[in-house]
Amino acid sequence: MTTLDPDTLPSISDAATHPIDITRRPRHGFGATLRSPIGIAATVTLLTLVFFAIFGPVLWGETAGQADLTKLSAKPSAEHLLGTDAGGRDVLARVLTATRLSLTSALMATAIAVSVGVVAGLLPIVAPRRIANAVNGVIGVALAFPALLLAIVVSIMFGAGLVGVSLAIGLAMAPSYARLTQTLGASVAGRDFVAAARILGAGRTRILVKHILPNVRDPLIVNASIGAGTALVAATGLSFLGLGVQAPRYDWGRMLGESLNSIYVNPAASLGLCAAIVLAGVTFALTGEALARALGVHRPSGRRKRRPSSAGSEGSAVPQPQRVVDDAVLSVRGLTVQAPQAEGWTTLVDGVSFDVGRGEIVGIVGESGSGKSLTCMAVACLLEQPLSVSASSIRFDDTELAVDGHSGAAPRGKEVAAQLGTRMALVFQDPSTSLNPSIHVGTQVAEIGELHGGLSRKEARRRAIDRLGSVRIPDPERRAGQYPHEFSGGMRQRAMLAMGLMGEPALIIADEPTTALDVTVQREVLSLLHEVNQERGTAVMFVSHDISLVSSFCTRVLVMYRGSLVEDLTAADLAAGRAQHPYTRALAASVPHMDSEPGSEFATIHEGAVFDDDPAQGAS
Ligand SMILES: Nc1ncnc2c1ncn2[C@@H]1O[C@H](COP(=O)(O)OP(=O)(O)OP(=O)(O)O)[C@@H](O)[C@H]1O
Repeated sequence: MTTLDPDTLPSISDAATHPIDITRRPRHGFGATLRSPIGIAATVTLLTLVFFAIFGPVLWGETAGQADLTKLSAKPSAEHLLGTDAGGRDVLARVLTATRLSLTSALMATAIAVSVGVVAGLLPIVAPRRIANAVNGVIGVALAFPALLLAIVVSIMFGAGLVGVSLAIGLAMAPSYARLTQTLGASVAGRDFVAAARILGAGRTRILVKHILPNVRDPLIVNASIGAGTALVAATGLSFLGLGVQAPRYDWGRMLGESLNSIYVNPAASLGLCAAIVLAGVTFALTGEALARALGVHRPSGRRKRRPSSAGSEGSAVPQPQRVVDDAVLSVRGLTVQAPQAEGWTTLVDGVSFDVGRGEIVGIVGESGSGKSLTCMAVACLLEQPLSVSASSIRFDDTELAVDGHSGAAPRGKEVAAQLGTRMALVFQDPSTSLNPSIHVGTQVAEIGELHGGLSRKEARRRAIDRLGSVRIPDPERRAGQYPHEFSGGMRQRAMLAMGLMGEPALIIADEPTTALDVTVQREVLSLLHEVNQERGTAVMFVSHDISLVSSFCTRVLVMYRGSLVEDLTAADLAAGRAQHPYTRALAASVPHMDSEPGSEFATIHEGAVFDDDPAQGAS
């Protein structure tokens, strides 16, 4: 029997761990995918493979069985395109005939792997804790065990043959599908709609069937499709070793093992078999890619949708803001953020232009979804593909951040990265997700000092403790050694601010920093921001839904509506009811007052009234 180094065999342990991000991307649908190049390639190759699997044994089975003892291991000829094997049989006919058995073992193995993996992966969600722990333990141990060895052991246990090899590979691949299912399931289980279902009293099984399974299904289908290619290669490997289908049946693996004996006499036979295996593998990969595209499951690929033309394209006039500030720390011109859709691009932020003066506190208000956060993230160069960010100019602290009219998280020079790291600080809305839960707060705060401040680890830690103290975190030395979960929400926000203060920030972007906090803590965070602004002259961009808070805390207010900046006015004008734009007036009028009649309805902004001539109609 041919011997083979197991290390050279394909790895089946990671069959289900292809780099699939479960984040949803736009679904292209099956129709559009079938018309795309990848859809066409997948369809053609898959149909070809299916044709040979179904009709191969019927059309070429007889020829494949006929032995010509005068032509043993013959080279390719017009009669035998890939030559003959050691028994004088036509290699091409046998390759085509073997398609059915080779694919059958790969598909059976994949079906076993996915079924066992999904059940094992989801069981811990519904089973009692002890069983769940036991299942998790078994999955962990199985994952740690070399998958190929597991497959060989299982195939010896079940005996050589089609069923044995399928079971062996299926069971060897199952742990990775179980882990994938667990990961996907856990990410769904943490979402708000599952929490809402729990609150409504839905049982575990119902949550599993109704909420979790439908959300993990598509990535699993895509993974299974690609994993089938790995199963095929693994089944071929086991057959090659003599553990797969037995004579008189044959598959590509067995044939490959036999052809090696005459590889110097007729190399075409081995090459033909390898080509068949590679083509089948590529077919599964293409099918997976096409399914990912159709179902909207993200698989990183080299090709990206062509970005829409930049805002800074030649000939277009530079858009001017409603108010130009002389000494601006931030000047944004024509900022546009777009997201890809199945058909074209949708504009989420539409040509926004504004200035933030040095030391100024500028508020951004607008209803949910108006583009406030995207504007801030774009300014901080934090938006990533597939979003497209373009701008004529984003000038921060005398550095141009828009390159060739485009901005975003594109790799940029070290200097610009250091500039952003030390001169711009960010405080996000949700204090529970802003800090890495597995790293001490002090280490996280200190990191920026080491990274961009050129400080040693010790110096950075000392400065981090100092900054934690300066944002009024009591006992900062002890607190620096704690994890984020040991901090309250307000303390986490202050730690974020301390992180920003490790450098000398010229601008703090605070995106709804107080929304998740109670009123008292809210006041503390605001007074801290105010203090930093007053003492260090740091400008603040303060995002909020709360128009009354913004008019009291900020000096100037930018009003956003459906991705556009509709008004730029002073906080004093806003507070005194001197807003010009109907939407701003409607927004101001929708704020409930203490002197409102008890029992009266809250004012709401209704769609059509926003651009009416009569501002009084804006709020009703
Ligand atoms: N990564 C993304 N891909 C596609 N669309 C997005 C993305 N991020 C945000 N959006 C959409 O862009 C619009 C603006 O989002 P943004 O988060 O800026 O709103 P917002 O004004 O900050 O709202 P909120 O006050 O609720 O946080 C929304 O319709 C949102 O659904």
